[in-house]
Amino acid sequence: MHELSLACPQEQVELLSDALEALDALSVSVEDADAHTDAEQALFGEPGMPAPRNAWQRSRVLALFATQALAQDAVDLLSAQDFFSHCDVVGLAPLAEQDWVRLTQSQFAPVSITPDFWIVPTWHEPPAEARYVIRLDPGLAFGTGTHPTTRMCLRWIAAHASEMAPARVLDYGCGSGILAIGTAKFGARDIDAVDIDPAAVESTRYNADANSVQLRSGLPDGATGTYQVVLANILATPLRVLAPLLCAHVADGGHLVLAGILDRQVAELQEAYAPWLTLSVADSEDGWVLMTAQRG
Ligand SMILES: C[S@@+](CC[C@H](N)C(=O)[O-])C[C@H]1O[C@@H](n2cnc3c(N)ncnc32)[C@H](O)[C@@H]1O
Repeated sequence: MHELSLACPQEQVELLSDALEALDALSVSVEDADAHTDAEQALFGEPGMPAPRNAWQRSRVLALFATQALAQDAVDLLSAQDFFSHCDVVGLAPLAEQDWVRLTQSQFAPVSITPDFWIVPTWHEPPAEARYVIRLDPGLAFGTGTHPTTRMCLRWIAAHASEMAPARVLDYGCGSGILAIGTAKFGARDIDAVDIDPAAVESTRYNADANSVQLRSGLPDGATGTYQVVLANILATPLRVLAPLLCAHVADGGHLVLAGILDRQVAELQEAYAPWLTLSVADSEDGWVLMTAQRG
C-alpha cells in the first residue's frame, strides 16, 4: 500500500476527503498537522455528541492507495481542481507491510487489578494466579481496564467483594460493561448496565455473553428502583447533573461509587451531592480520584 500525505486548511478538508475517496483511496484519515507541538488544537466533544469541528485549522490528510500509480493519478487529478490550490502534497511513500492484527493485539496485555483479579484479552491465557477474570477485547466502547478511572472502580469492587453477593447493582455509563461484569464476577446477581450510547449497550451485551454473565443492558431509562451498589464512571460535568438521579438509585445502606473526576474537581462534586450524600475520596491514581458515599 502507498500513503499519500497532504496538508490542507480546515475549510477544504471535507472536499478533499470526499475527492480522495472518489479517487479510490482505501481509507482517508485526518489529523492535526500541529499535533505534538505548542500549536496543537484539542477538539473536545460531549459524549454521544458529534465533535465541535471535523478538522483542524491546519490539517494533515492521509490517504491509503493500493498502488503508487493510483496515488499518483489522484495527485494529478486533484492538482487540476481549484480548491486544491490551497493544499500541498507532503509526501507519497510505500507503507511497510505489517501484521496489523498482531500489532494491535500486542498493545493489549492482561491487566492486573489486584493480584488475583485480572482483565485478560481473548488472545491471552489468564495468568495462573488469576481467580477472578474478565475476558475483554478492545472494541467500540470505553473500558478495557487500562484507564485509571476504570481500574479504581474495579479495585473498589474487589475490596468490597463480601458485599457483592448477591447485590443489586447499577452500572451507569457502562461503556464496554467492564464494571457490571466485574461485580458479577464477585457475586452480584441483579445487574442493570445502562449508557446513552447504543454502541456501548451493544458492546456490554456482547461482553457479558462472552463472560457468561447475566445482566440487563440498555439505555438510561433501564435503571429502576434502588441498588446496593451504584457505579458511575463518567466525567465531572455529567456527574454533577446526574447527582439527584444517581443518589435516588442508592438503597439504604447502599454505596455510590463515582469516577471520571480530577483531583481539582473534588470540592465541586462534594457540593453537588451534599443535599443527598456525603462524598469522600476513596482512591486516586494519575490525577484522577474515586469518590464514594454510603447511605444511612
Ligand atoms: C468513561 S466511560 C466509562 C465506561 C466504563 N463504565 C468504565 O468504567 O470503563 C463513560 C461512559 O458513560 C457514557 N455516558 C456519558 N454520559 C452519560 C449519561 N449522561 N448517561 C449515561 N451514560 C453516559 C458514555 O457513553 C461512556 O460509555
